Amino acid sequence: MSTGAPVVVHRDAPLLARAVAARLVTRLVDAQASRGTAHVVLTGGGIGTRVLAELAASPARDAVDWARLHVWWGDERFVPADSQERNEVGARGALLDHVPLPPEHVHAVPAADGGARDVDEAAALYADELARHARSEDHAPVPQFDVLMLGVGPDAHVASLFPGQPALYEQERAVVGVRGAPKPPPLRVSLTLPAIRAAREVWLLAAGEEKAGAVGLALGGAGEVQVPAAGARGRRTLWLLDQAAAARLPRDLARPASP
Ligand SMILES: O=C(O)[C@H](O)[C@@H](O)[C@H](O)[C@H](O)COP(=O)(O)O
Repeated sequence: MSTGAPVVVHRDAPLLARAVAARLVTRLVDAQASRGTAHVVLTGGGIGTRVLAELAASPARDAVDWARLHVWWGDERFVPADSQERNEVGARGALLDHVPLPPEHVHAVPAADGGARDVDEAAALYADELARHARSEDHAPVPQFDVLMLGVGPDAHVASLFPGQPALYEQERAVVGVRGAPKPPPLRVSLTLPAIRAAREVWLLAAGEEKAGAVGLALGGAGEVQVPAAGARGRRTLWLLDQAAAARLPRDLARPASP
């Protein structure tokens, strides 16, 4: 059984990152044209950061009205604000510090030295911030995310939702504190599956052969508790892969981006 989500395969990781950056410009421009303000959710990880660097280097970035963009994160490591481990620090270096984004539109998860005593308080503060930007007509505790990007771990984790962990069972809250994450650092804050599912578009990004097993299982219809990526979907879901990450897909599932 497959999930039916479209899969696009690019030759390698650099091409994947460039193509996702181009796709992101298009989606943000379209969202701003139809709704005025756009909301994007960023991911940490190698490919997620590379997408931002490609966007920063692309002349097409001027097509985005940065003053009407809000930036969020799918997860964050609970470490000090200036730690290189923070997804926010990586995103600032790759893109956010190089574009005219209003500082109040960059919605970072509270850091370990930034007013939250622990991961639960950081999660609650982030949930409040999300709720402040939610539209009442959506009846959702989060803003209308136009694009929510997620890297996929070799164990099929997405955001900081790791296989078998309690956060995967969360049905009420939009954000949870995570303790004991198997990938360091152990303390994290993550959107939950219901919050991810409120997005208009969820893009799952994966490059490299070490992701092939996870991608194959997720797209083969595995359960979300053992394979969290299988539970990550939006109103529209798109898998954006390089050839190595797509190596264990059924042949009919992968649509090459170019001949
Ligand atoms: O906090 C984290 O650990 C990341 O946000 C994580 O979810 C990442 O996106 C994946 O592990 C894929 O990372 P790579 O693209 O580096 O493999």
